[in-house]
Amino acid sequence: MASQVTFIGAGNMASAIIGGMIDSGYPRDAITATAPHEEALTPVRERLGIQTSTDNARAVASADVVVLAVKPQIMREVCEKLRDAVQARKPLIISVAAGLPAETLDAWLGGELAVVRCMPNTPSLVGAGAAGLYANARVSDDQRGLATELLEAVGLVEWVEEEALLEAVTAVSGSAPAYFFLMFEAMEEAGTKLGLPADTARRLAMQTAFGAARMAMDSDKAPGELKRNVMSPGGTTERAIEHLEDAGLRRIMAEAMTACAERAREMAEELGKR
Ligand SMILES: NC(=O)C1=CN([C@@H]2O[C@H](COP(=O)(O)OP(=O)(O)OC[C@H]3O[C@@H](n4cnc5c(N)ncnc54)[C@H](O)[C@@H]3O)[C@@H](O)[C@H]2O)C=CC1
Ligand SMILES: O=C(O)[C@@H]1CCC=N1
Repeated sequence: MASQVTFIGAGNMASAIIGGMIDSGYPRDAITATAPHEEALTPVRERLGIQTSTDNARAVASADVVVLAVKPQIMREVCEKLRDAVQARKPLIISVAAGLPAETLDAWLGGELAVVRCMPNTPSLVGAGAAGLYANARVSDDQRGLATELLEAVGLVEWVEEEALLEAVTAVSGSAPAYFFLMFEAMEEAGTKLGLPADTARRLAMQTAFGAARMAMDSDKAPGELKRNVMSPGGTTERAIEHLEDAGLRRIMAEAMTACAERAREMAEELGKR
Protein backbone atom coordinates (compact mmCIF):
# COMPACT_ATOMS: atom_id res chain seq x y z
CA MET A 1 0.00 0.00 0.00
CA ALA A 2 1.22 3.52 -0.78
CA SER A 3 2.51 5.61 2.11
CA GLN A 4 0.05 8.22 3.36
CA VAL A 5 1.50 11.67 2.61
CA THR A 6 0.18 14.83 4.28
CA PHE A 7 1.22 18.25 2.97
CA ILE A 8 1.07 21.05 5.54
CA GLY A 9 0.35 23.99 3.23
CA ALA A 10 -1.39 23.81 -0.11
CA GLY A 11 0.35 26.61 -2.02
CA ASN A 12 2.60 26.70 -5.08
CA MET A 13 5.23 24.23 -3.98
CA ALA A 14 2.83 21.71 -2.40
CA SER A 15 0.49 21.78 -5.42
CA ALA A 16 3.42 21.32 -7.80
CA ILE A 17 4.72 18.26 -5.94
CA ILE A 18 1.22 16.79 -5.54
CA GLY A 19 0.48 17.34 -9.25
CA GLY A 20 3.74 15.61 -10.16
CA MET A 21 3.04 12.69 -7.83
CA ILE A 22 -0.39 12.16 -9.37
CA ASP A 23 1.04 12.36 -12.91
CA SER A 24 3.56 9.68 -11.93
CA GLY A 25 0.75 7.40 -10.72
CA TYR A 26 0.77 8.06 -6.96
CA PRO A 27 -2.72 7.21 -5.60
CA ARG A 28 -4.77 10.35 -4.92
CA ASP A 29 -6.44 8.78 -1.89
CA ALA A 30 -3.03 8.54 -0.18
CA ILE A 31 -2.47 12.32 -0.39
CA THR A 32 -3.83 15.01 1.94
CA ALA A 33 -3.13 18.75 1.94
CA THR A 34 -3.96 21.32 4.60
CA ALA A 35 -4.40 25.10 4.83
CA PRO A 36 -6.02 27.28 7.50
CA HIS A 37 -8.97 28.26 5.31
CA GLU A 38 -11.25 26.27 3.06
CA GLU A 39 -10.86 28.82 0.20
CA ALA A 40 -7.23 27.79 -0.31
CA LEU A 41 -8.21 24.12 -0.36
CA THR A 42 -11.19 24.06 -2.72
CA PRO A 43 -9.10 24.57 -5.91
CA VAL A 44 -6.57 21.94 -4.80
CA ARG A 45 -9.28 19.42 -4.03
CA GLU A 46 -11.17 20.09 -7.25
CA ARG A 47 -8.12 20.17 -9.50
CA LEU A 48 -6.10 17.37 -7.92
CA GLY A 49 -8.82 15.17 -6.38
CA ILE A 50 -6.99 14.68 -3.08
CA GLN A 51 -8.15 14.83 0.54
CA THR A 52 -7.97 18.24 2.21
CA SER A 53 -8.30 19.49 5.77
CA THR A 54 -8.14 22.71 7.76
CA ASP A 55 -6.98 20.72 10.80
CA ASN A 56 -3.22 20.15 10.60
CA ALA A 57 -2.95 17.85 13.62
CA ARG A 58 -5.78 15.65 12.44
CA ALA A 59 -4.33 15.40 8.93
CA VAL A 60 -1.00 14.31 10.38
CA ALA A 61 -2.49 11.68 12.71
CA SER A 62 -2.53 8.96 10.04
CA ALA A 63 0.43 10.17 7.91
CA ASP A 64 3.56 8.16 7.11
CA VAL A 65 5.15 11.26 5.58
CA VAL A 66 4.55 14.91 6.51
CA VAL A 67 5.71 17.47 3.95
CA LEU A 68 6.16 20.90 5.53
CA ALA A 69 5.33 23.38 2.75
CA VAL A 70 4.49 26.61 4.56
CA LYS A 71 6.57 29.79 4.58
CA PRO A 72 9.65 29.63 6.83
CA GLN A 73 8.43 32.57 8.95
CA ILE A 74 5.38 30.66 10.25
CA MET A 75 7.05 27.26 10.49
CA ARG A 76 7.77 27.38 14.21
CA GLU A 77 4.17 28.04 15.17
CA VAL A 78 2.93 25.37 12.72
CA CYS A 79 5.43 22.76 13.99
CA GLU A 80 4.80 23.39 17.67
CA LYS A 81 1.08 22.83 17.17
CA LEU A 82 1.83 19.56 15.36
CA ARG A 83 4.10 18.26 18.09
CA ASP A 84 1.71 15.86 19.85
CA ALA A 85 0.33 14.38 16.63
CA VAL A 86 3.81 13.92 15.18
CA GLN A 87 5.26 12.41 18.34
CA ALA A 88 2.40 9.89 18.52
CA ARG A 89 3.27 8.44 15.09
CA LYS A 90 6.80 9.65 14.21
CA PRO A 91 6.29 10.01 10.45
CA LEU A 92 9.07 10.98 8.06
CA ILE A 93 9.27 14.79 7.98
CA ILE A 94 10.19 16.45 4.68
CA SER A 95 10.67 20.22 4.69
CA VAL A 96 10.80 22.27 1.50
CA ALA A 97 11.18 25.52 3.45
CA ALA A 98 14.21 27.60 2.54
CA GLY A 99 16.79 28.03 5.28
CA LEU A 100 15.41 26.06 8.21
CA PRO A 101 17.92 23.55 9.63
CA ALA A 102 16.77 19.94 10.14
CA GLU A 103 17.75 20.09 13.80
CA THR A 104 15.61 23.19 14.39
CA LEU A 105 12.57 21.57 12.74
CA ASP A 106 13.16 18.40 14.76
CA ALA A 107 13.33 20.40 18.00
CA TRP A 108 10.15 22.36 17.18
CA LEU A 109 8.37 19.05 16.49
CA GLY A 110 9.46 17.50 19.78
CA GLY A 111 12.65 15.70 18.71
CA GLU A 112 13.89 12.23 17.70
CA LEU A 113 12.37 12.44 14.20
CA ALA A 114 13.56 11.37 10.77
CA VAL A 115 13.90 14.68 8.88
CA VAL A 116 14.69 15.30 5.21
CA ARG A 117 15.45 18.89 4.31
CA CYS A 118 14.99 19.90 0.71
CA MET A 119 16.11 22.95 -1.25
CA PRO A 120 13.84 22.99 -4.30
CA ASN A 121 13.58 25.61 -7.04
CA THR A 122 10.67 27.26 -8.79
CA PRO A 123 10.88 25.33 -12.10
CA SER A 124 9.36 22.51 -9.98
CA LEU A 125 6.13 24.35 -10.79
CA VAL A 126 6.47 23.17 -14.40
CA GLY A 127 7.88 19.72 -13.58
CA ALA A 128 11.46 20.76 -14.40
CA GLY A 129 12.80 21.44 -10.90
CA ALA A 130 16.17 20.67 -9.40
CA ALA A 131 16.33 19.91 -5.70
CA GLY A 132 19.08 19.16 -3.21
CA LEU A 133 18.10 16.85 -0.34
CA TYR A 134 19.73 16.19 3.02
CA ALA A 135 18.68 13.44 5.45
CA ASN A 136 19.40 13.45 9.18
CA ALA A 137 20.77 10.28 10.80
CA ARG A 138 17.30 8.90 11.65
CA VAL A 139 16.15 8.66 8.04
CA SER A 140 16.09 5.02 6.83
CA ASP A 141 17.00 3.89 3.32
CA ASP A 142 13.32 3.26 2.57
CA GLN A 143 12.46 6.78 3.72
CA ARG A 144 15.22 8.20 1.52
CA GLY A 145 13.71 6.27 -1.38
CA LEU A 146 10.30 7.71 -0.61
CA ALA A 147 11.62 11.29 -0.41
CA THR A 148 13.40 10.76 -3.74
CA GLU A 149 10.17 9.46 -5.30
CA LEU A 150 8.14 12.47 -4.10
CA LEU A 151 10.64 15.11 -5.21
CA GLU A 152 11.52 13.34 -8.49
CA ALA A 153 7.87 13.83 -9.41
CA VAL A 154 8.80 17.48 -10.10
CA GLY A 155 12.36 17.17 -11.38
CA LEU A 156 15.93 16.21 -10.60
CA VAL A 157 16.95 15.10 -7.10
CA GLU A 158 20.51 15.22 -5.76
CA TRP A 159 21.36 14.09 -2.22
CA VAL A 160 24.04 15.84 -0.20
CA GLU A 161 25.66 14.16 2.80
CA GLU A 162 26.34 17.34 4.80
CA GLU A 163 23.55 19.75 5.59
CA ALA A 164 25.80 22.78 5.05
CA LEU A 165 26.07 21.76 1.39
CA LEU A 166 22.44 22.84 0.94
CA GLU A 167 23.89 26.37 1.01
CA ALA A 168 25.89 25.47 -2.10
CA VAL A 169 22.77 23.88 -3.60
CA THR A 170 20.94 27.17 -2.99
CA ALA A 171 23.65 28.95 -4.99
CA VAL A 172 23.73 26.38 -7.82
CA SER A 173 20.01 25.63 -8.23
CA GLY A 174 17.69 27.08 -5.52
CA SER A 175 18.30 30.72 -6.45
CA ALA A 176 19.73 30.02 -9.90
CA PRO A 177 16.56 30.24 -12.01
CA ALA A 178 16.81 33.98 -11.32
CA TYR A 179 20.34 34.13 -12.82
CA PHE A 180 18.98 32.75 -16.08
CA PHE A 181 15.98 35.09 -16.02
CA LEU A 182 18.43 37.98 -15.62
CA MET A 183 20.36 36.65 -18.60
CA PHE A 184 17.12 36.57 -20.64
CA GLU A 185 16.44 40.20 -19.70
CA ALA A 186 19.96 41.21 -20.70
CA MET A 187 19.80 39.29 -23.99
CA GLU A 188 16.41 40.76 -24.84
CA GLU A 189 17.69 44.27 -24.14
CA ALA A 190 20.82 43.75 -26.22
CA GLY A 191 18.86 42.06 -29.04
CA THR A 192 16.51 45.04 -29.12
CA LYS A 193 19.44 47.44 -29.39
CA LEU A 194 20.62 45.37 -32.34
CA GLY A 195 17.27 46.02 -34.03
CA LEU A 196 15.09 42.98 -33.23
CA PRO A 197 11.55 43.37 -31.90
CA ALA A 198 11.65 42.69 -28.13
CA ASP A 199 9.34 39.67 -28.26
CA THR A 200 11.36 38.11 -31.08
CA ALA A 201 14.60 38.57 -29.12
CA ARG A 202 12.95 37.14 -25.99
CA ARG A 203 11.64 34.05 -27.77
CA LEU A 204 14.96 33.40 -29.53
CA ALA A 205 16.93 33.77 -26.29
CA MET A 206 14.63 31.49 -24.28
CA GLN A 207 14.50 28.78 -26.96
CA THR A 208 18.29 28.93 -27.22
CA ALA A 209 18.69 28.46 -23.47
CA PHE A 210 16.25 25.56 -23.57
CA GLY A 211 18.07 24.02 -26.56
CA ALA A 212 21.49 24.47 -24.99
CA ALA A 213 20.36 22.90 -21.70
CA ARG A 214 18.73 19.99 -23.53
CA MET A 215 21.80 19.46 -25.71
CA ALA A 216 24.16 19.53 -22.73
CA MET A 217 21.94 17.12 -20.78
CA ASP A 218 21.66 14.66 -23.69
CA SER A 219 25.36 14.80 -24.57
CA ASP A 220 28.26 12.93 -23.00
CA LYS A 221 30.52 15.87 -23.94
CA ALA A 222 31.51 18.43 -21.29
CA PRO A 223 29.97 21.91 -21.64
CA GLY A 224 33.40 23.31 -22.57
CA GLU A 225 33.59 21.01 -25.59
CA LEU A 226 30.04 21.87 -26.67
CA LYS A 227 31.01 25.55 -26.35
CA ARG A 228 34.12 25.06 -28.51
CA ASN A 229 31.98 23.26 -31.12
CA VAL A 230 29.97 26.48 -31.61
CA MET A 231 33.13 28.61 -31.86
CA SER A 232 34.46 28.63 -35.42
CA PRO A 233 38.06 29.92 -35.38
CA GLY A 234 38.02 33.67 -36.03
CA GLY A 235 34.21 33.61 -36.09
CA THR A 236 31.37 35.37 -34.31
CA THR A 237 31.00 33.17 -31.22
CA GLU A 238 34.71 33.36 -30.45
CA ARG A 239 34.43 37.15 -30.42
CA ALA A 240 31.46 37.06 -28.01
CA ILE A 241 33.05 34.49 -25.69
CA GLU A 242 36.31 36.48 -25.57
CA HIS A 243 34.26 39.47 -24.43
CA LEU A 244 32.52 37.49 -21.69
CA GLU A 245 35.78 35.96 -20.44
CA ASP A 246 37.65 39.30 -20.54
CA ALA A 247 34.81 40.97 -18.66
CA GLY A 248 35.26 38.37 -15.89
CA LEU A 249 32.05 36.36 -16.20
CA ARG A 250 33.56 33.40 -14.28
CA ARG A 251 34.69 35.63 -11.45
CA ILE A 252 31.32 37.39 -11.34
CA MET A 253 29.49 34.04 -11.13
CA ALA A 254 31.82 32.82 -8.38
CA GLU A 255 31.32 36.03 -6.37
CA ALA A 256 27.54 36.03 -6.82
CA MET A 257 27.23 32.37 -5.84
CA THR A 258 29.51 32.79 -2.83
CA ALA A 259 27.35 35.72 -1.69
CA CYS A 260 24.23 33.58 -2.19
CA ALA A 261 25.60 30.66 -0.14
CA GLU A 262 26.74 33.09 2.57
CA ARG A 263 23.24 34.59 2.77
CA ALA A 264 21.75 31.05 3.00
CA ARG A 265 24.05 30.42 5.97
CA GLU A 266 23.00 33.70 7.65
CA MET A 267 19.31 32.93 7.06
CA ALA A 268 19.66 29.46 8.58
CA GLU A 269 21.15 31.09 11.68
CA GLU A 270 18.46 33.78 11.85
CA LEU A 271 15.57 31.34 11.36
CA GLY A 272 17.09 28.76 13.70
CA LYS A 273 17.05 31.32 16.52
CA ARG A 274 13.32 32.10 16.24
N1 LIG B 1 13.89 27.42 -3.38
C1 LIG B 1 12.85 28.05 -3.86
O1 LIG B 1 12.90 28.81 -4.84
C2 LIG B 1 11.56 27.78 -3.30
C3 LIG B 1 11.34 27.42 -1.98
N2 LIG B 1 10.08 27.28 -1.52
C4 LIG B 1 9.75 26.97 -0.13
O2 LIG B 1 8.52 26.26 -0.12
C5 LIG B 1 7.71 26.68 0.94
C6 LIG B 1 6.30 27.00 0.43
O3 LIG B 1 6.35 28.05 -0.51
P1 LIG B 1 5.14 28.34 -1.52
O4 LIG B 1 4.44 27.06 -1.86
O5 LIG B 1 5.68 29.18 -2.61
O6 LIG B 1 4.19 29.23 -0.59
P2 LIG B 1 2.64 29.56 -0.75
O7 LIG B 1 2.40 30.85 -0.07
O8 LIG B 1 2.19 29.39 -2.17
O9 LIG B 1 1.97 28.39 0.08
C7 LIG B 1 1.93 28.36 1.47
C8 LIG B 1 0.68 27.58 1.87
O10 LIG B 1 0.67 27.46 3.29
C9 LIG B 1 -0.66 27.60 3.72
N3 LIG B 1 -0.65 27.92 5.14
C10 LIG B 1 -0.46 29.12 5.76
N4 LIG B 1 -0.54 28.96 7.09
C11 LIG B 1 -0.76 27.64 7.31
C12 LIG B 1 -0.97 26.86 8.47
N5 LIG B 1 -0.93 27.39 9.70
N6 LIG B 1 -1.19 25.54 8.32
C13 LIG B 1 -1.23 24.97 7.10
N7 LIG B 1 -1.06 25.67 5.96
C14 LIG B 1 -0.83 26.97 6.07
C15 LIG B 1 -1.24 28.67 2.82
O11 LIG B 1 -2.65 28.65 2.82
C16 LIG B 1 -0.65 28.21 1.49
O12 LIG B 1 -1.49 27.21 0.94
C17 LIG B 1 8.38 27.89 1.58
O13 LIG B 1 8.87 27.49 2.84
C18 LIG B 1 9.50 28.24 0.64
O14 LIG B 1 10.67 28.60 1.37
C19 LIG B 1 9.06 27.50 -2.37
C20 LIG B 1 9.24 27.83 -3.67
C21 LIG B 1 10.51 27.93 -4.26
O1 LIG C 1 15.66 33.88 -2.44
C1 LIG C 1 15.41 33.12 -1.49
O2 LIG C 1 15.73 33.44 -0.33
C2 LIG C 1 14.73 31.77 -1.75
C3 LIG C 1 15.62 30.63 -1.40
C4 LIG C 1 15.98 29.98 -2.69
C5 LIG C 1 15.15 30.64 -3.66
N1 LIG C 1 14.47 31.59 -3.13
